[in-house]
Amino acid sequence: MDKLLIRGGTQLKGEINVSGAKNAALPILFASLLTSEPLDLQNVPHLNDTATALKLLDKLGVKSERQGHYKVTACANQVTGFEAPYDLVKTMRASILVLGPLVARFGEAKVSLPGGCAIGQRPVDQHIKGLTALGAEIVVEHGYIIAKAKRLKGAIIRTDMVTVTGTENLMMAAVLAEGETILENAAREPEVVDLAELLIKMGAKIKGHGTDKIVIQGVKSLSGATHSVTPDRIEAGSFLCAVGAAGGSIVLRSVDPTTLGATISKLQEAGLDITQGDDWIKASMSKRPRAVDVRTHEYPGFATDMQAQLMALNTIAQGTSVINETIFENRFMHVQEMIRLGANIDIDGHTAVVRGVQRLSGATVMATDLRASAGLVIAALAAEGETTLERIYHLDRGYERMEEKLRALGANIERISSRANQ
Ligand SMILES: CC(=O)N[C@H]1[C@@H](OP(=O)(O)OP(=O)(O)OC[C@H]2O[C@@H](n3ccc(=O)[nH]c3=O)[C@H](O)[C@@H]2O)O[C@H](CO)[C@@H](O)[C@@H]1O
Ligand SMILES: C=C(OP(=O)(O)O)C(=O)O
Repeated sequence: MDKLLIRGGTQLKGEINVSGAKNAALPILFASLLTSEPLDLQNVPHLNDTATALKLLDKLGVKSERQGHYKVTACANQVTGFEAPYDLVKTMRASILVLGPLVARFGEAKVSLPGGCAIGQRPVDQHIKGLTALGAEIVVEHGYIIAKAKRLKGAIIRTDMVTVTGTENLMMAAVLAEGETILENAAREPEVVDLAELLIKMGAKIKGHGTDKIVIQGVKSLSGATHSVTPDRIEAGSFLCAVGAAGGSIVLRSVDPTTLGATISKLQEAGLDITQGDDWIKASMSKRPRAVDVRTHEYPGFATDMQAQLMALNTIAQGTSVINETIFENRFMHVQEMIRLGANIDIDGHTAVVRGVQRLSGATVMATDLRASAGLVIAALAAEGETTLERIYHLDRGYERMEEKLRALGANIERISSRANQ
């Protein structure tokens, strides 16, 4: 298994491009199942998760091709399978997003239940509840969700909580349903909006995306389209936390600052000097950060996917911060590892109290999930001495060439490939 070796204490300086958003690229790739015509997609990040999505699509008979670095064409004109097997769903939960499109277009789908994961239980009951309301007959047996339907029928669906992939799955199902669907309590995340914009280009009739009430008039069929995936606000936010913790001055290009409001505001509170244009952000930090309290929330609140990275900044801040995780019940797995680097953190249920220390010191730590890994990289960049980060396959799921981008900013970081040791 690959590892990262990070020698901390170097300030970051320079410019990098932000990649396309993982959490937008995944539903958008699966939207290819909704039409027999090709989707031409740009700004699709090279990640293990996007590779898994293409593998799953291939298993279903969708032909795809990467052209150049970021362009993917996917064509579902000969779909031959309707099953997302356990081995793929367990490596990537977003595989559940084939459920809506398959039932809507082919009237049939069999998708493995994802099961729990490091950050929480993460059930998919709302996806099932919504599809049932649209008229699908669903049974859950032998670890699989098996759904069948003739043509789905529009309905009013109010999810019990705000769910991002739940909203996406139901929106993809409703675009081909007969009549009107109203999704209440819908997720407002920019990735949901990006998917809706692609679907509209394909001929879907959607209004209200970006609000908590999405109204969809079903159509009989959808066509191909060309679309560029929205920039990754979580990758951008992670690099902003990195410069906040390590110090220095960086410019992020190909980014959408309007999607980063809550993160930018917290980082300014921590002392970063941030300026922005239409598609760039400049961030500088020349002092020790100030501790900032944060409570994770659905968009436009502070993203749970940024919690570990902001915690890394708080570990070396002046003062004490209180971090409340409200979305996932077990998203503090990085705390024990940050403590190994010298952080002073106490957890009580969903709350972490971080007492800022003057310095962290490098150690061997283990990544436990995607954003925990990013948080540990940031803490290691700020630490004195050498940190080895193990199990970085989590990081490779969702960050494109993170170590290369950090090296371009002057960080002392290298990948130790397990292949080199064989
Ligand atoms: C691929 C993708 O886009 N992943 C993102 C998506 O995950 P994902 O879409 O899986 O997360 P949800 O928004 O669905 O989860 C929000 C909360 O609702 C609960 N829930 C959700 C669905 C359901 O049927 N039943 C239920 O109880 C979850 O356990 C969680 O506590 O949104 C999360 C919250 O912003 C992010 O952390 C993930 O990065
Ligand atoms: C939790 C995340 O992803 P996923 O929903 O794919 O597990 C994430 O992107 O931080």
